[in-house]
Amino acid sequence: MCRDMDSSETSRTSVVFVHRGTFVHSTPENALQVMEDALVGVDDRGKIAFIGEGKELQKLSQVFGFSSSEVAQLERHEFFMPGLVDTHIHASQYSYVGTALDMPLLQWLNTYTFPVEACFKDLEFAQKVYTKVVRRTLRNGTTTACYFATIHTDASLLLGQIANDFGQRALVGKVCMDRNSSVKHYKETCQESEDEAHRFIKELLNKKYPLVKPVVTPRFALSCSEDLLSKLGEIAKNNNLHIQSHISENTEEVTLVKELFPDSESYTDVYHKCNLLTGKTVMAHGCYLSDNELDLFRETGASLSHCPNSNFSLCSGVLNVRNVLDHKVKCGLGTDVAGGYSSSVLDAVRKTLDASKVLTIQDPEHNTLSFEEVFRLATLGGSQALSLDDQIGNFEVGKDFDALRVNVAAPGGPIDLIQSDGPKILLEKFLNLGDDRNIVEVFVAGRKVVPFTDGLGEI
Ligand SMILES: O=c1[nH]c(=O)c2nc[nH]c2[nH]1
Ligand SMILES: [Zn+2]
Repeated sequence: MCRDMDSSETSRTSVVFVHRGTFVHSTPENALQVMEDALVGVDDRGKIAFIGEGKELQKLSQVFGFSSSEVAQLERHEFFMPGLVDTHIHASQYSYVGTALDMPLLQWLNTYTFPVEACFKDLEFAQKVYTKVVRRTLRNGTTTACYFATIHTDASLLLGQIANDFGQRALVGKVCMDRNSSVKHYKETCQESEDEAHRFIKELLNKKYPLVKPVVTPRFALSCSEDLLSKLGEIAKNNNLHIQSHISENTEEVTLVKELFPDSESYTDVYHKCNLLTGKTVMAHGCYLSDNELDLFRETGASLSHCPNSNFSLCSGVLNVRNVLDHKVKCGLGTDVAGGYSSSVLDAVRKTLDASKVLTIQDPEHNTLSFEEVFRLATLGGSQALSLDDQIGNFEVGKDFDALRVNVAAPGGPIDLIQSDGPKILLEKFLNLGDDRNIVEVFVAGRKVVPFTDGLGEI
């Protein structure tokens, strides 16, 4: 069952490496597909050139022009899986990750977040924090990250440069906000925000980074005037850009949005009226969205980023992901650093399963998510949420090779294997127990980005 490119494609590209062993991934139809003794070839553009079976080695080596001695064989407890997609992470908040989780959202923003984000005017500080967050997330297996930066254009551009330098696929957002009554110096006027959003987009696109794109980023409805929201909707539309923001995270926020936008039917309608809900929109949280609002998400093609660590840590709420999926709304996972205290998507996988089980405890009729379904959310689901599923998310011929080489039995790692387990059990163990010690190599668009080669050493 060899799948490969048609002959016109193959004549233009050459295969630069081939891996043989177990590959696991998701498809829209199958939450978990295991391919044992698979052969996967990657071409010089970093794209998957073919996927075949070990027994097809001879034929594939002739068609694609490689010798069998060039095939890298995975070890017994190793497998390849698609790279993890973090659909919502605040790069700037990495400076205080793991702390300051003792208040609800709005107080948390005023007390901790805004004062820290204001420091990113200082490019040296920005360089330090952004280098650490890109390295750490790559080390954790995040091949694609959708970042919030801060309101500072130059520091946000620096984040784009750092992601490019380390080879991470990234959507980078310069935060836009013209309302902030608590930390008065951490906001822009509507005009400044619009002008700087334009400058950010233009300068980032001019860099022509192959894997880094700008994302239009109104912080959330409470931080933006209607005027600014509309301007940002227009900018996104005119430039066909991604959009990210927050929605319906906490009850106090939802009440205030109702008061501030009395002419809107719902929180979702606030964004919809300003053309901010499109097929390239990802909204974080959505814990309190009504079924009608979820319908509007589906109709517009907008997606949700589920951030369970943050939802638990700030006592915000519990998103019913099953209901989101039943409404056919695209959904991925987000760490939401630093409302979430972990920068690892593996943690988001575990907290997603916990959140689903909490809902089952409350209502035994609730259809609990399986680990296979959550694996799909962390990979293919994330790529769909970011509208990148034509390029990444699973192992399909023609997609970029974004992948993790996982060794479940890595020496010094956190997993003890007692009996000989099949690939499905190995994946389950990795998702529940594994960490970066099990992630032996990370590839983005065919380039090996972990282990690092920047001379700064491992982390
Ligand atoms: O979890 C969150 N983190 C933030 O920084 C933020 N801003 C608005 N709403 C938010 N929610
Ligand atoms: Zn957030």
